[in-house]
Amino acid sequence: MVMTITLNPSLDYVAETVGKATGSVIRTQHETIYPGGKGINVSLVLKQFGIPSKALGFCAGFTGKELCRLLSEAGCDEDMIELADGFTRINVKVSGARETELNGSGPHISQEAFSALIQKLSALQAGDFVVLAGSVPASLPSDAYEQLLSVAASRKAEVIVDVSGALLMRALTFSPWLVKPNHHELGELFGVTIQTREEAAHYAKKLQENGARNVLVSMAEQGAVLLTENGETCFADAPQGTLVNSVGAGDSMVAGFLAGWLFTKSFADALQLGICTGSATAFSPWLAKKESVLSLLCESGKTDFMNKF
Ligand SMILES: Nc1ncnc2c1ncn2[C@@H]1O[C@H](COP(=O)(O)OP(=O)(O)OP(=O)(O)O)[C@@H](O)[C@H]1O
Ligand SMILES: O=P(O)(O)OC[C@@]1(O)O[C@H](CO)[C@@H](O)[C@@H]1O
Repeated sequence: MVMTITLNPSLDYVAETVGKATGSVIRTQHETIYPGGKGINVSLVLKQFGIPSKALGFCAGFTGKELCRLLSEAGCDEDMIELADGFTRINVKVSGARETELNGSGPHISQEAFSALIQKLSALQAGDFVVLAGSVPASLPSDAYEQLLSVAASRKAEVIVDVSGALLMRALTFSPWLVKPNHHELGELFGVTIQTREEAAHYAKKLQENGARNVLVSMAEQGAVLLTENGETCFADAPQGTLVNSVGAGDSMVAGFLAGWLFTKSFADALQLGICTGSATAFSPWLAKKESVLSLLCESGKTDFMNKF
């Protein structure tokens, strides 16, 4: 089983604009509402590969109802805890000359609701995968991720953590199966600016020394670096294309990496599928569709495992 946990899901209101406008009315050319939140995005992309997952988290109000409706429409299994008050946040993404994001703070989550989420993790079994991704709402205890990680570890589940800063460093003590910082986040952890893949590999090694089993550093159009628990360091180029939307590229990469691993049990294949899935999202209006990932895989020439999915 794959479980994804999104503590602060969203409806993503994505609007296309032209030009840059500050301090004035911005008129949009087009707008769409998508189910959002990092763990949810991972579930949606896994679904593209035919991999079922259960999306856990919290929802509230009319926006929460719409979120669950959209997930169900996408064929995505969810088990959201419905909160009595507030509403699921609406995150505004404005594309145009430059992407701008306005992420809401989200509803208040009570201790009771958080305990109910922890309770749901008891369904995990050894070898299951849990993806923990996205920000922690202010109403939750600061060690919320650690509490979830501790339950996942006690169930012997494999954990993927996609968070940044102190949350990431603290998560390392639970020996997560995979962490996926981007190179900016990795650099910030060590007070440096990372520009090359070699520098990324150097600092990724430090995350391994602190407990991470596998470290995937995404570097946008520069590709990615993977350090595996087998001691390998792999570099992968990103496919070339026109950037349309970078929101969710990292989540898509996580989903593609996990899908590749589940299909082949090969880190090299997982990396290749992860890269192509991240880039397919970057080149699409929103999250990648399977067909666009396959077409990038074909272009990369590394198609030997394509018949496995
Ligand atoms: N401009 C781009 N061209 C090609 N591929 C890209 C581009 N931007 C992102 N990607 C793909 O997506 C992957 C993840 O991108 P990135 O490093 O920006 O992750 P991220 O910062 O976690 O993303 P985000 O937070 O925007 O979802 C990259 O490794 C690459 O495969
Ligand atoms: O506010 P957070 O939890 O850090 O990020 C939330 C979010 O920006 O992440 C996803 C893209 O990665 C979007 O679907 C969503 O709106």
